[in-house]
Amino acid sequence: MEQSSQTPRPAPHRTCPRPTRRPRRIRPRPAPEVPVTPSPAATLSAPHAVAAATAERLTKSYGTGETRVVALDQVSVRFEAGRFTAIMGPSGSGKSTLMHCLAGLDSATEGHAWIGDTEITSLSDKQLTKLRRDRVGFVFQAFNLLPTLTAAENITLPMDIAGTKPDAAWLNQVIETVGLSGRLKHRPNQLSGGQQQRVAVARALASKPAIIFGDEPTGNLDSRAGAEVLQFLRNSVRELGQTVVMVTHDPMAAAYADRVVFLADGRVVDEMADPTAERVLDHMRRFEAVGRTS
Ligand SMILES: Nc1ncnc2c1ncn2[C@@H]1O[C@H](COP(=O)(O)OP(=O)(O)OP(=O)(O)O)[C@@H](O)[C@H]1O
Repeated sequence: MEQSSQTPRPAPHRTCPRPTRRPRRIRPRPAPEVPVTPSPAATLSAPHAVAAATAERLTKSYGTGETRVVALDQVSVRFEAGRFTAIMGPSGSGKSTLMHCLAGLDSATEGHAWIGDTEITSLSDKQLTKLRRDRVGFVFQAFNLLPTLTAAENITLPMDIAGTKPDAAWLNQVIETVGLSGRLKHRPNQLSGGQQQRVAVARALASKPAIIFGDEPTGNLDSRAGAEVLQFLRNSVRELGQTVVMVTHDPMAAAYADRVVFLADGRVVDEMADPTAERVLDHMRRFEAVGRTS
């Protein structure tokens, strides 16, 4: 590397005393202290990273008395901005409930959830609707595209409904990233399942949301189409700086993520950084073995 020819600038010489300033009032930021007790989630997360979504002692129960089911039991976890996280765990462990409570699709019984710095557990229904529209993208197992609209129209539909204009440069970048440039005029029935899900991914990305939640986004796809969609989600994180949180049962899908958070019985029980399919599978096998013996 070339050395700079510039000489270092000397420190400014003060000739007069510094004027006395009123001390600046530092307003406490209502940022969540998460997790309150150090958990595996805290130890693997970069300490300085910005959280795109946070849960603090989030509890969700259904029913009362003998029929009460605790779907989430004091879950504290943070999802950093610009990262791809998979949520895994056995059926009924609370994956979808956690995602729904974090995305403002369902309300928690106790505890707190944030999208960025906004505490969503204290918002009204109207405020939640606006937050979901403006700051959250969703990709579900079913593609949920409107059959009468073209791919391009489906992608911009949420923004058209909201009356906002898409950022053209961003939209082009999204469409290129998900590889849809040649398919924009096609209607859903003229597209393969994988292409339809890529339209759904582009639709989720179009408004530059703070975070995208995916609930088994490749659950309805064959392995090749699933791999394509996962690669596009991966690219959206790497190339567009998006944040993605995805619920999956599939170790191959989880391997596309930067981190896997494992749930069991409504609690975060472990996590893994830089997962590979083999390590995730191994972890699941060991976990099942422990579950059988306990
Ligand atoms: N609306 C509801 N009413 C009653 N119980 C519910 C409701 N929704 C979820 N549950 C229960 O909460 C628990 C967690 O459910 P959740 O759907 O979050 O699990 P999951 O890990 O996503 O499961 P799966 O992998 O099978 O989709 C389960 O015991 C489930 O039966």
